[in-house]
Amino acid sequence: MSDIQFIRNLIIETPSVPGNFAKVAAAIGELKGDIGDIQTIKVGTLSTIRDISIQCQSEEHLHTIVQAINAIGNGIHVHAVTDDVLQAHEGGKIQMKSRFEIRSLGDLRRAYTPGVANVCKVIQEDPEQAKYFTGISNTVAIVTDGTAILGLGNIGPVAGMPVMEGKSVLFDQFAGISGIPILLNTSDPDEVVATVKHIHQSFGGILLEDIGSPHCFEIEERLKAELDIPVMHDDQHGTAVVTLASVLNACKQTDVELSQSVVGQIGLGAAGLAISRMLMAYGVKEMCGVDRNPDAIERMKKHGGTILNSIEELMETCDIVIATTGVEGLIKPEMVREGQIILALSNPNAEIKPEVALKAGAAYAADGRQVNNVLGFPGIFRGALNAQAKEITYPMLIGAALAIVDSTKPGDLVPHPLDPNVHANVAIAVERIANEGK
Ligand SMILES: NC(=O)c1ccc[n+]([C@@H]2O[C@H](COP(=O)([O-])OP(=O)(O)OC[C@H]3O[C@@H](n4cnc5c(N)ncnc54)[C@H](O)[C@@H]3O)[C@@H](O)[C@H]2O)c1
Ligand SMILES: O=C(O)C[C@H](O)C(=O)O
Ligand SMILES: [Mg+2]
Repeated sequence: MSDIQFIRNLIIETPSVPGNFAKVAAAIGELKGDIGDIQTIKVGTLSTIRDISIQCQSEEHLHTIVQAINAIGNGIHVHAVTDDVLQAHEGGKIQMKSRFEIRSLGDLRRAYTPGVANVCKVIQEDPEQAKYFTGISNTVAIVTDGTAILGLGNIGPVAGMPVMEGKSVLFDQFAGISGIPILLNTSDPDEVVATVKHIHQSFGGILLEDIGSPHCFEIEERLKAELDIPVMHDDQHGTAVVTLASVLNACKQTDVELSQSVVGQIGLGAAGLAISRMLMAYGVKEMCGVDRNPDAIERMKKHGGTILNSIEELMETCDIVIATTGVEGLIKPEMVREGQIILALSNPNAEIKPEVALKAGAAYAADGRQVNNVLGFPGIFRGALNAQAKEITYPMLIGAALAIVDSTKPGDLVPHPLDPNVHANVAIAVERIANEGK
């Protein structure tokens, strides 16, 4: 049995009589299958065929749902189970496309040789011109060594490629940036730094993604110091930005004063330490943490956080709890304190499901699907590239978080990632702060 929630599509035939689809939906709902998109493939005189996407918890769960639908009878029948997500990945999600169409010999001479030689000479004489006559300044490398792919762990860079392609899709659609995945078969900081330094001239910025701790800290620090283009480890700072925004919004809605609250962070790896640091920088006075790794604990202490003895103690002590351990179900419902704000951010499965946390008494609860760094990194890089910033600074990150807060509709915890305003607002804020800092 897989413990990862997964999506499957059911191709279902029902007699073309009103009410039959309702029976199918009820059967799925009773078994707690989560219906997504519904597409009608064929409406015939006798029968209708629909393609229904459902999210299930396991193979067994899916099998039970299929059996329940087939048991309705009356000609209702599941024809096939398909994996729409896998199909969507056939051939990969991204490709390099030309922005210039070659329709004539003249076009060929403009785009390529002999015309291109003059552009090369222009750049040779003044390297700054590369910003205008190449795509470099709009291209970001998405660099991973595959050691902390989502919460799946060290599955290697190639297995992590679907995530990197996903980040590239988001860069393109939310910020108009070309994101190029770079898969590294080394995690050694010296080798990673040297490799990225050798290739960095192809890019306007470097997004480090799903690089595990502790090596992610040294890699990011060194690259930031040695390169004069923006470098950001998404799992640290992208996550911290979105978490700060979510915490501010949750506090607003529950009348909790952040500066007076005790905040607890479970898991002090890449995401958890950066979240703790950002909340302390924002004014949280009591920032507590737990981790099973003694080195992670030392790092938290070094940055001014308080270490608690156990998850139980943290859950008892803290008004606001954030978790980034990668461990599904780590927070048990009985640990939840009445009125707590709980952000369990591990993907693909949270430390506690929001509905379980709410039922156990939490005032506010969300998971990593909602509170996700997709709300941050596209706009952060758009703003940094627009400003031709040489680095991404803390004030730029805090500005991004406040822009997310300002873009949130009343009653929501964070904006919807498909709301184009949020990415534009983050970009504007980051660009403005970058320009002010020059
Ligand atoms: N929602 C988002 O936008 C977002 C962004 C980044 C990371 N994440 C999620 O956060 C999780 C961690 O990512 P990361 O990059 O920080 O990984 P990481 O490996 O750097 O950090 C995980 C930390 O959790 C600790 N930990 C693991 N099990 C624990 C336990 N039982 N008790 C206490 N501590 C424990 C580890 O010792 C480690 O320090 C992943 O599941 C990832 O999907 C979510
Ligand atoms: O990729 C995501 O969905 C968020 C984040 O970067 C993660 O590693 O979980
Ligand atoms: Mg990540």
